[in-house]
Amino acid sequence: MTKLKSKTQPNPKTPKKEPVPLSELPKPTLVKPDRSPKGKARVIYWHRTDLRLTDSPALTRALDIQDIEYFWPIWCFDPEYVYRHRVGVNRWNFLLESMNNLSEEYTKLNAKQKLWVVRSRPEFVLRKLVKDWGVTHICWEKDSNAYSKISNVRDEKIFALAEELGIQVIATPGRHLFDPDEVIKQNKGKPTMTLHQWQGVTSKMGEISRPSSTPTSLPDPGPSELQDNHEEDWGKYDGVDLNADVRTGKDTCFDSLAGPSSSPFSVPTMSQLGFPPSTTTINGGTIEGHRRLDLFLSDKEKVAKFSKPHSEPTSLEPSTTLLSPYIKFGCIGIRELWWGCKAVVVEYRKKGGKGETKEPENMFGQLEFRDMYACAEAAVPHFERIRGNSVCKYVAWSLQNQYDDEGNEILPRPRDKDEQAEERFQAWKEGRTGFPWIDACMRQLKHEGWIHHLARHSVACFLTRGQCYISWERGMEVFDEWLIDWDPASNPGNWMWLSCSAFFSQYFRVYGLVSWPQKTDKSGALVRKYCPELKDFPDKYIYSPHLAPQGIQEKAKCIIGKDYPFPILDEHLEKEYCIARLKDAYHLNYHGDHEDVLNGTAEKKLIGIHEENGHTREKIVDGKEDEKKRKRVLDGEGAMDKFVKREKK
Ligand SMILES: Cc1cc2nc3c(=O)[nH]c(=O)nc-3n(C[C@H](O)[C@H](O)[C@H](O)COP(=O)(O)OP(=O)(O)OC[C@H]3O[C@@H](n4cnc5c(N)ncnc54)[C@H](O)[C@@H]3O)c2cc1C
Repeated sequence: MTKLKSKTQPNPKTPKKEPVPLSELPKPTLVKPDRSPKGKARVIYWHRTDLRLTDSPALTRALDIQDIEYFWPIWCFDPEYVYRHRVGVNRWNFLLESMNNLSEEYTKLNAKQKLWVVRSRPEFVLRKLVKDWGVTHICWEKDSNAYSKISNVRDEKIFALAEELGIQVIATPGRHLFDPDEVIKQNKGKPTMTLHQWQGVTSKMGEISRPSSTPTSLPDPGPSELQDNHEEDWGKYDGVDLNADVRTGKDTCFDSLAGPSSSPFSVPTMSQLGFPPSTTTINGGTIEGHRRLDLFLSDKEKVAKFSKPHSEPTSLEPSTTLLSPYIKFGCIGIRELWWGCKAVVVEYRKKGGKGETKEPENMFGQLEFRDMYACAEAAVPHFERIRGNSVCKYVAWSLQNQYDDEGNEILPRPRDKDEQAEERFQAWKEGRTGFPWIDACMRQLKHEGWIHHLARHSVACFLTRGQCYISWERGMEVFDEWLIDWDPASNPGNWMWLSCSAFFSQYFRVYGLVSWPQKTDKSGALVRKYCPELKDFPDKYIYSPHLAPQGIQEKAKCIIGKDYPFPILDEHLEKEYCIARLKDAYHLNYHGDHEDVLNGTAEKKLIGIHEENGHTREKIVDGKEDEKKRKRVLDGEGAMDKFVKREKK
């Protein structure tokens, strides 16, 4: 079984069939752009992370090309993405549903149209389509950083190939409020590390564009035959399969370039990809995305008074918009949401509405945060890891990525020598930490592919600086696999925020594992849903069942330590220990690009400082009076089954 790997670093130890360098590919018979008998344009529009027709500046621009003879909206089902990016079933399902929905939307505009799915790498597909269909133009929504991270295909590669093939490329930004490349340029090449900074730079860049118009008609597609449809090299992939343990069936998706002859160019199914059905209740698609958007915008007061910190992570129905999966896959346009909210707020004000919220907690602030992370990610090499990352503070976390002498990440990741940390990490991932709030959030995440922002805060804080002191790289990878809305900038960015590695530095502020969820729900509805073994506990113990007297456990038919785990650690003691070490790390103030981090000596140095300052587990526990507790923590047993406070019956 293959374990989780870095997305950007190929596994140096695993032989992998590298894509053939462009220079070594057989030269196709070049087709001149004016191959069309009438000198007209034959355009392919390459959908990637923009599965919509609305508010798409890139699609609008593509359709504005003069004298279009044929137009094919295409999707390259890229085996690099299917095999070399770790993705759970819920995200696969959402993607396929969104592709099917987009295809239907195209057919509504022109009965001959659909989303033409070609099952191969973009480089191969482009060559093939130029040769067989006489394509003269390729257009797409520009998002080079994010896209290259998920597929390993860099936009520059396609630009170079297009030049070689003599066709025209039109890449148009549209995924963010402002083009991250432009923002970085205005910010003198630097990343935006605070919202204030992002706002300062973009305030000089004019107004956010209005949503572009939705096409009302579409040119016909041209001929769609592909020669050598079964040519072996087109789609096959024989490297490591990072989704091996998600895939339960045989993958037949890449048997041919255009898919099964019964439904050529169709969207693959979950079973064609060898995946089992999804578990989520969140459905993909631009129609569903717009339904949710309209629903949100129809509640004027909710829009005007939206306040992220006051939303409820504990509620069974999402208390925020749940638009993130639709934004991630581009099922709705970001300007539709922005300007939709603006219009609502203006109307609310006009009608004398009160209590309007301000940035950053209102909806505009949320969308600006997303752009801020995108503008940081695009400017910072190795944003998704610690080593080499210039904005990430160095902390001697457990379970950090490991690198060989040449600086390549060692994959598959060897089991860490720190057994306790490994066990804590597995317990966190599997939702069996013995802290019901954390376990419910992690189980919801795996089942639904989405959890509330503040639930993400809770589990990320617990795993990293709050209690476990495990590298944010590990947590980020789990989110990467399970989140439907996974985003290559927002995910690492928020993990750095929560672990106080970048963007946020108040490491002494830690979420309580019992007190925090109690603020918004004393009855523990989310725990009762996702940890059903605890459902009959009284409210008083729902977030701390290990404190319940034996009689109550028996009545709830759940004996702690047998039917549900004891807490894996002492919340307050570990918090103290974490804060002490973070203080040292902040004092040392190394970042991921410091030479000691690069040459591997930083960890030893920082651990030496912890020892000098008495910031070791032994010393922290020494200060505690409870001898029994002291012994158990030092023995590294973690679980608090023997020393937890037990109330009398
Ligand atoms: C550890 C961690 C990892 C995260 N990983 C991701 C990720 O991979 N992809 C992702 O889209 N969001 C991520 N977030 C941010 C945030 O939790 C989600 O965007 C939000 O919960 C999505 O739910 P919503 O659509 O109901 O949000 P709403 O509150 O309704 O906000 C609307 C939109 O604003 C954007 N947004 C809001 N907050 C943030 C934020 N902090 N950072 C970036 N964008 C934001 C999202 O696009 C969101 O859909 C992460 C947060 C944490 C703490």
